[in-house]
Amino acid sequence: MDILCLSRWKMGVENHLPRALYNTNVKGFSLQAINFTMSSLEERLGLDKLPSMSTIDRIQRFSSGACRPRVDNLGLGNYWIEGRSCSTSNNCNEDDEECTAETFPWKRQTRELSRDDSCRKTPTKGRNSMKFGMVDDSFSVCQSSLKCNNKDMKDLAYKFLNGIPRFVKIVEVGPRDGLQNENNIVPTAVKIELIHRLASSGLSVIEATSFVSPKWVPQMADAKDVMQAVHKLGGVRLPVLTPNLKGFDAAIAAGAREVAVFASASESFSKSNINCSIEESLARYRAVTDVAKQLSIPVRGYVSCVAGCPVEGPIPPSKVAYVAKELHDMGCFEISLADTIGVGTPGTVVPMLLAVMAFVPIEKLAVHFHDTYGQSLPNILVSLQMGISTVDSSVAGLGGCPYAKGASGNIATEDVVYMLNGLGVKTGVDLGKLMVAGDFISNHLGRSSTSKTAIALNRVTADASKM
Ligand SMILES: CC(C)(COP(=O)([O-])OP(=O)([O-])OC[C@H]1O[C@@H](n2cnc3c(N)ncnc32)[C@H](O)[C@@H]1OP(=O)([O-])[O-])[C@@H](O)C(=O)NCCC(=O)NCCSC(=O)C[C@@](C)(O)CC(=O)[O-]
Repeated sequence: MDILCLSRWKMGVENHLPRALYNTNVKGFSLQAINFTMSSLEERLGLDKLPSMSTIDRIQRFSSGACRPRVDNLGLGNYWIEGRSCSTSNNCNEDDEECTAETFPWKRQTRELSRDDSCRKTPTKGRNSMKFGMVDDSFSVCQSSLKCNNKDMKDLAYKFLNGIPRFVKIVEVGPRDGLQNENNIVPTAVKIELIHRLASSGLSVIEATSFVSPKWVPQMADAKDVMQAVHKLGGVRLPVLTPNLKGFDAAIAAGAREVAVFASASESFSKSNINCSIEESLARYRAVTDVAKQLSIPVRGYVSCVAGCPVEGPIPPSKVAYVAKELHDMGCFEISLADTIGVGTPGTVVPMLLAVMAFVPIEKLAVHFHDTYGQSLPNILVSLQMGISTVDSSVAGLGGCPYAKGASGNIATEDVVYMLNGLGVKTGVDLGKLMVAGDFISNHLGRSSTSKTAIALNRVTADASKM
């Protein structure tokens, strides 16, 4: 990254950090954290191979000592920001002013809101619009009682909404991540029906299954049957997990046309999940991506434990950046950053994303949050504000990793769609049909959905039917 590009990166990121973060002075944060961790990890992780660590050093000058986080707390949600007393008059905000005129390289993906647009009227969607979280005129920030011509109000709306993409691609991981952790084997026919229902809700990417060792994950032992039954579904991409060439070959033979490899930013988790070190896994994945390239099969890459590991605790952003960069360099078209145990908060997710964005273009990044601490939606929101436009989620909030004890399911797709509807962001997903798919699998599993949206809307419907 050259200096000009770096400067644009810094300006752009700052422009896209929400005002709330400036006010808590997160802005100077990560760069010191990144630098700190880089030096201690460079040798062991081969970070000397990264493009110019001095880049990170240069970024550090933007970091204000008064505003940095405590590095020792980075990663497990208990993230106290030093210098909270930093007020609007401190140098963080001076930098903010200085940066607002700069062009953000990834901005073309975002809504390019003009200051006047920020108060535009959102089209009314009819009687059900609020029911499904849509922005409704009566609740719009532009309602007359809030004085649409008030400049401060417009500026505020602009600052919060400007970075958010107009369209978000949702990667539905329920049939794989959602079901892999179930104690009772879910019948193949139920998995197939679930995939059909999800596809009919408008989801364009559904992770269908995984070609892993059935000894390690018995729930996915029917991967071949599932894939053979759904691979001809039209209008939807159906990636599958492949931990090695054996899995890749089996997936292709069963009709898969897109695969995903899954590495970890935590050495301990890599060992417990796929029985090898980070470096060994990357070597395996290079073999997979090499063959995939020859067959024109797109490969997605996951990085697990981006905010914390069940064994190692906080994971430094530099480690995440390293693994993400390696996956990107070997040809993964998209890198999904996974908070496997759901410990991240916006305070830790932003520094992690900044570290990764220094090496992987933002349009190639996705976020994947487990909702253990209820932080997924705020984490997704800040990710969107930083320009990310691909979000993984799981219908009915199913899920958890068999090798990350205590981790809860992914953020529910229904909740993500509800929030995005409310932000006026398009997803192509019909929330009503999605809820039908969620009800279907929840009924089969004999338990309630963990989606707050599904619970609330089902209650509203039930109450309405009594009237
Ligand atoms: C990677 C291995 C295979 C290494 O497992 P290993 O035991 O080291 O492998 P091995 O090469 O020694 O082989 C052992 C046996 O597995 C077989 N084998 C070997 N490979 C395959 C394969 N692809 N498909 C089917 N069978 C396979 C192989 O043939 C052999 O069979 P045996 O001779 O004993 O009968 C194993 O550790 C494994 O399958 N791990 C997968 C674990 C897993 O699926 N975890 C959950 C998904 S990751 C996740 O959830 C995180 C994510 C993506 O959602 C993001 C996040 O939230 O963090």
